[in-house]
Amino acid sequence: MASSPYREEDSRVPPTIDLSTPRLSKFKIALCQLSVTADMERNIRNARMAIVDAADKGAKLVVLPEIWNIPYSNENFPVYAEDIDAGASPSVSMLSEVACRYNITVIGGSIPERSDSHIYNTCCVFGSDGKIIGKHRKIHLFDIDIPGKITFKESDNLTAGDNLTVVDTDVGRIGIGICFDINFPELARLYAVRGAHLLCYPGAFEMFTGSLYWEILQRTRAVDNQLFVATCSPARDTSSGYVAWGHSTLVGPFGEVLATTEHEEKTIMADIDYSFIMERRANLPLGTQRREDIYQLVDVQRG
Ligand SMILES: NC(=O)CCC(=O)C(=O)O
Repeated sequence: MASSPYREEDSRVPPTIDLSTPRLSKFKIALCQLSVTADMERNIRNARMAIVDAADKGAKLVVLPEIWNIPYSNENFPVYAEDIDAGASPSVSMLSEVACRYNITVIGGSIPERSDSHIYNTCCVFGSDGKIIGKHRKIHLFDIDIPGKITFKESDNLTAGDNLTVVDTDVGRIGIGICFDINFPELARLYAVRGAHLLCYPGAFEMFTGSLYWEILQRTRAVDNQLFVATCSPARDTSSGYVAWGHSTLVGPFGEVLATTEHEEKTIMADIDYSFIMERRANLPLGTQRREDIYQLVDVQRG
């Protein structure tokens, strides 16, 4: 009989998920694919209306896009960056108020954040009491140069964050990435190992890479880690300097697209049931089949 490649002392437990901790393990999610204009106050009002509408329709988790309060551009980041820690952000105040009033969890997309002499691309997570319970500064800045297609360098104006962000909310343990962060499977894997049920990526993928692999990346992150993945993009504005692909999507733990849309402004509502994670991991136990005797991923910040 061939000997098993697994040794008793190996600790290749699957990334465990705990269905008893979240207040809700079955709930409605809303992905608000918003139009973004040059008028920041209008964008804040519009986002609030979309969130209220989603909450009225039963959403317990609402996700906004990357850079939803101003058009995404290197010129705009320093002009409109808000100091979140000083409590001087109208965008954050609105999100906090609406999360509390409607008793919902909000993944607040991202906004340019000023902190000391730095500007970050930052996503705040709001608990149902309106408090900020997580803050993710985009870890991987989007620097791309495909001549004739797209050239963009976030690092001209933005500073990269240094921390992984996994947040325990009423609607589960959620790992946060922002757009380009989705290109890095290691980040998603570490979130899964830390017990995330859902990965949320506010994103504004551009047209060329968006058409090629925005959906592939979402489905791959979900399949690799056997969990839910949600993305939320701004609506497409072809008159803007940076044109977003759109196609906000919810993917299930077998890589199945559960809900998606095209590129217009729209809120996608869908159901999440975390028991599917357990079912899929029982069907196909990638966790115990993993060969950590020949490869391993190190969570540097945890040791
Ligand atoms: N805003 C972004 O990070 C865009 C990422 C993107 O388009 C990609 O190809 O990656």
